Amino acid sequence: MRQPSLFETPVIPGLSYEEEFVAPDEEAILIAQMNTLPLSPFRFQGWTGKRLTLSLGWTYDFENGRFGPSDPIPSWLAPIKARAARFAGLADADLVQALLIRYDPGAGIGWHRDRPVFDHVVGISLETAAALRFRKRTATGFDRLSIPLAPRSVYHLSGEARHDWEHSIMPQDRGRLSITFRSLSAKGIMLAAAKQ
Ligand SMILES: O=C(O)CCC(=O)C(=O)O
Ligand SMILES: [Fe+2]
Repeated sequence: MRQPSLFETPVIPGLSYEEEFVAPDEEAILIAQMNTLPLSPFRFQGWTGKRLTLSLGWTYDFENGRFGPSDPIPSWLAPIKARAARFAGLADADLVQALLIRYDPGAGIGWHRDRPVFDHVVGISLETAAALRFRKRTATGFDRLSIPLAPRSVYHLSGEARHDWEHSIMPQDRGRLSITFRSLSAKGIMLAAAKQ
């Protein structure tokens, strides 16, 4: 069954979400392909995270702040990338980065906004459900909300959801995989042009 979009009017401007974006047999293939790649522990200022990542197309190194080209996005990701672009109202060619993440049990991702070299974020969830939490500072604390990320769902962050809110995922008991595609911001495009 194809679920309608979770919300007709987005809970936060710039946030959209849809279930059943990936078919079960396609999910199995994506998981098998991801398992063949050398994902490595995320590193940040000498601290090693529990989640394993691989950046393709372009990479932002959190260890040294360097942004540059990476191995190309493999052809097995091409069909899902094209559909992710369509879901987000973007051209396929705009999505120049693919970040593959494996969250093993106990791994999550802390509060952050994605790096300013990137613009749109389109994320696909595989294997198990999680909650994507959002918060935005107010005069007295935080506005907060959370959306479910079903396995095989897609979300798109742009505008306010992308720029004004932080997001995070709590550590879970069961593993989850995600594939996020990103476009470059004006700043990213400028930096990329200098590196090509
Ligand atoms: O796993 C996800 O869907 C979110 C990943 C994320 O927020 C990030 O890599 O910036
Ligand atoms: Fe993020």
